[in-house]
Amino acid sequence: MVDCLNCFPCFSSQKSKKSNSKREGSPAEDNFVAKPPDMKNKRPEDAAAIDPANIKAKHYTFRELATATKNFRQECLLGEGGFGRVYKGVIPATGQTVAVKQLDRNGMNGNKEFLAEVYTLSQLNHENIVNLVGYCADGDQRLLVYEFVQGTALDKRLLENKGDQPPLNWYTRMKVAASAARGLEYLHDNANPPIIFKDLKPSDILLDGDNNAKLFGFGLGQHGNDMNLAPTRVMGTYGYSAPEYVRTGQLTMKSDVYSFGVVLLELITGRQAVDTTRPNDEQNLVSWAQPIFKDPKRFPDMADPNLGKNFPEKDLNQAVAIAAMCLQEEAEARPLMSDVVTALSFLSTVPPPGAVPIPKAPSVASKKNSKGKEDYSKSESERESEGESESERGSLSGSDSSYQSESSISDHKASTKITSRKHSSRDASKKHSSRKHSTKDISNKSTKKPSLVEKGDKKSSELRKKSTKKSSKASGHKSSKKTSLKILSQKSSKKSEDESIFISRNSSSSVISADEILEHMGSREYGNISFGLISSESITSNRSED
Ligand SMILES: Nc1ncnc2c1ncn2[C@@H]1O[C@H](COP(=O)(O)OP(=O)(O)OP(=O)(O)O)[C@@H](O)[C@H]1O
Repeated sequence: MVDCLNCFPCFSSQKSKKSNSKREGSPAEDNFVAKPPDMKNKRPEDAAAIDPANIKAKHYTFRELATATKNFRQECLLGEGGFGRVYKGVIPATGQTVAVKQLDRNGMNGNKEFLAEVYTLSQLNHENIVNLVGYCADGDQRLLVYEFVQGTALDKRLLENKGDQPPLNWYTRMKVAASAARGLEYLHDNANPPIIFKDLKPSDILLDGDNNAKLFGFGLGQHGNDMNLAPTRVMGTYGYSAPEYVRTGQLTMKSDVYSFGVVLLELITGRQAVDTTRPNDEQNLVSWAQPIFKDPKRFPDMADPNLGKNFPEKDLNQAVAIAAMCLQEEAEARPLMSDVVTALSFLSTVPPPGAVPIPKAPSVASKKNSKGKEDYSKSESERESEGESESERGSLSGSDSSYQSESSISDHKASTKITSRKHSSRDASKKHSSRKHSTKDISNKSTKKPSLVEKGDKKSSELRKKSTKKSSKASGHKSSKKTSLKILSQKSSKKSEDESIFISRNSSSSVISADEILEHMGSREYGNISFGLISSESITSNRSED
């Protein structure tokens, strides 16, 4: 287990100003003193040792930020969160537009802890998080300066859409999910020490003009600078917090995976995590969804009516399956964000314009696997007998033309379909390079060597390039040539490279299929849900092929 970033201990704000007032924190929870977080990845820099000269983010004077925000004028106010107000500003010297968060002064303890957190946050840089660009620690003023994101928060776009924009289409929703997952994965796998978002919800996800998600609001919220200090209060948001966090106050990366699962479910269903306007048994989204997870025939009923059935049913089944895995009661049984990213990257790939429409795939039948667990997937032979190919993944439950029109009313213009696929490939390559980073990080803790990963990555990226060019020709065509993409297993940090799991995939596909990822997740025995498609023999034979 990793520790979390005990951020901004100097601010004991209780996030009380949050407008939706959905905070958990019953008196019982308030009194709860959680177990101390694991100390394994103790913050490398002691707060006392932070030299402002080592902080990458720029130091601004209060005067500079006051000028930038027109003296924190109301017209510049972007919003108010639990830790203070956020203003839009323009840095006079550079003309850069920024978002300035003026932290509440309640409970401020001092400068060192603030600088330590700024130091950690300023090391981060990723396209799917809102990056910190500067800070101010003048007198008793503490301000954080972020890149400004022109766009809308996901809660507003998805759940409070006033009808002035068309509803988000299926692929855009998957793109939002995949990019948010990438941001979270970055915080988990690349930040040092790993950062637990703690309280992910749609209002923490900003969508830029291309509907790329950017996470913000992390790095704030726990008391106690010393990692030995326990969080004193559960501060999650009702409907999004993992059950173990509510019970014990213990935060892990798996609590983030749970919150992400709720967000994914919101994207699929268009329902809010908590909606008191619905009948009693539908007010809590996860409680409403849990029984449906066990009955895949009902998955299509979960889809947001605003989607108008314009989604590939198979993709919907897979997206629901991913959400179900993220939402498992047992934290250990939830997948890693890196696996979620891989699966969602596939689902967010818009099929090429020439893709042949394939008749609606039959619903996935529920069955029990060998362990007597629910198995939502079809066996390989079933799939083959149904003639499924990689290209079918992109087919919609309706006709191709319905996809076209759906796409054209949406923020995806027709011409962006191919670009989007390219983007996806590019994202996937980035993903792989970031995976390399992860591997490197992991290798510090284990005997893992990166060579085979790199080999696999090279192969995959060549294949992706070929497949992008050939995508329209390749649809429906199955190559017998197999390659392998190595997915770092959850246990890989403990195992040697030879024991890592390889998953076979068709060389004509540009990315590994979500089924395969689900299978991979299932192969790791993620809790009560199994999505087995590939036999253990096929995994073994592909290991030997490589
Ligand atoms: N970098 C940014 N670019 C553009 N808008 C931003 C940026 N950061 C924050 N905002 C806007 O400011 C509002 C307030 O942000 P803040 O982080 O304080 O709120 P929050 O996430 O709603 O609260 P909290 O996470 O503390 O409960 C957000 O709803 C968002 O619309």
